[in-house]
Amino acid sequence: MSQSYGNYQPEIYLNGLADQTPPFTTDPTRLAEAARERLADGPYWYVAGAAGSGATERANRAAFDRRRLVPRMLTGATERSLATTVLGEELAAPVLLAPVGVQGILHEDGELATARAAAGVGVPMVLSTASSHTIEDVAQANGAGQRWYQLYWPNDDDVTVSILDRARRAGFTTLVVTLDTWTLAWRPRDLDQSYLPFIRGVGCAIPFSDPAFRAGLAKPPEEDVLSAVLKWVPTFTGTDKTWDRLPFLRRHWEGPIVLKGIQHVGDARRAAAAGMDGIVVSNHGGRQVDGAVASLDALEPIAAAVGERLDVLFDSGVRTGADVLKALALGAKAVLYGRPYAYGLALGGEDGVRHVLRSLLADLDLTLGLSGHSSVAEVGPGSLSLE
Ligand SMILES: Cc1cc2nc3c(=O)[nH]c(=O)nc-3n(C[C@H](O)[C@H](O)[C@H](O)COP(=O)(O)O)c2cc1C
Ligand SMILES: O=C(O)C(=O)c1ccccc1
Repeated sequence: MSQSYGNYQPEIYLNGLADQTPPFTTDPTRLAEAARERLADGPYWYVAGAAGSGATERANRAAFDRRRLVPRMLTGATERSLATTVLGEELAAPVLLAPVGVQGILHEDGELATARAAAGVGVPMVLSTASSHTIEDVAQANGAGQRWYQLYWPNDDDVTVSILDRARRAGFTTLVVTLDTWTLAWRPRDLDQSYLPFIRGVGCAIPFSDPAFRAGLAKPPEEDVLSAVLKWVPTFTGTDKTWDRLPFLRRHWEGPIVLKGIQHVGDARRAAAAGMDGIVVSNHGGRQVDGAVASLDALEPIAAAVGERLDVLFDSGVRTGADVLKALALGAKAVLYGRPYAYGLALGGEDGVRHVLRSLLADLDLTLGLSGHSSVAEVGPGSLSLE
């Protein structure tokens, strides 16, 4: 699809988005502020918070700030395309919506709103296993849109197989297996408020609607939520997993498989050796290991080591079009967009997600062109070099 997202620009001026309710902003760095005014402390800090002191969350941003694009002139980049191919799938832009769990705490429509907005804009969504809505309902809301499924890999193989089968039947193409969150990290904001959304069953729609999971319960979740949650939560993130278990996923998933949460070159090589199709270089937005390397700093050596063998995706700290270009320049094929769209969801449901996503794509399109590039394929190490 060739579409100039920069065309959204006059619309932004004409509509005076600042006057609209809810209070949208086109400045991604101010979205958190706007959402802060809307949300109760629990949900707000669940999204905005990080692990420990927040050192890695800050490092993610600092790593973007240290790098600078070097624009080129008179290249004829007035006609542009953001289109790209990732894991054999055509994408309208090198952007996907990152898996974000428990969206029901941000807006009553939760993942359904996100699914509609993503399909409308033409960007794939990655649905979290910790969704507030079922796989089937999200697929329906997403319609003809592109959707990937993020697996928190349960300890129970029957449940895993059942969930994978549901995702396949519901039209999810790529499987994203998150490795960095086999338990939640030390997150002071949540701990201080005793805030853990799924403790009341929020974010458990997928297991609660799953026949294999329900078969193992003494009473259905509708009758005894707490027991169901206490059975699910300690095991759904895959506390029993090691590298030798990956062939199991290959046997039960026909499409591409991507490992999310890779930060070490050795692990990236291991993913390639295990026959994985892709990785997401990510530190989970600084929500897991406080003091972990900035995700953008990990990207360059990882992409250099394995970029020829598998598709390297990236997340953690992407906020602007320039950030997307920097990640592409350092070897990413596409990025996952996280917290900003969650704030958009909190501020305006489907409209909020659409606004945030279209703003990012418009910014990306304009910044790509003004940097002298007509397509994302042209973005590379040279985009950051003075010579
Ligand atoms: C509120 C919230 C919930 C998240 N839930 C999940 C999840 O269920 N599964 C997952 O793989 N990643 C999850 N993530 C991590 C994101 O997919 C992504 O790695 C991260 O948000 C990137 O950092 P950024 O938001 O600072 O750009 C979550 C992130 C946030 C902020
Ligand atoms: O909060 C998170 O970062 C996350 O990944 C998660 C984990 C379990 C349930 C919901 C979200």
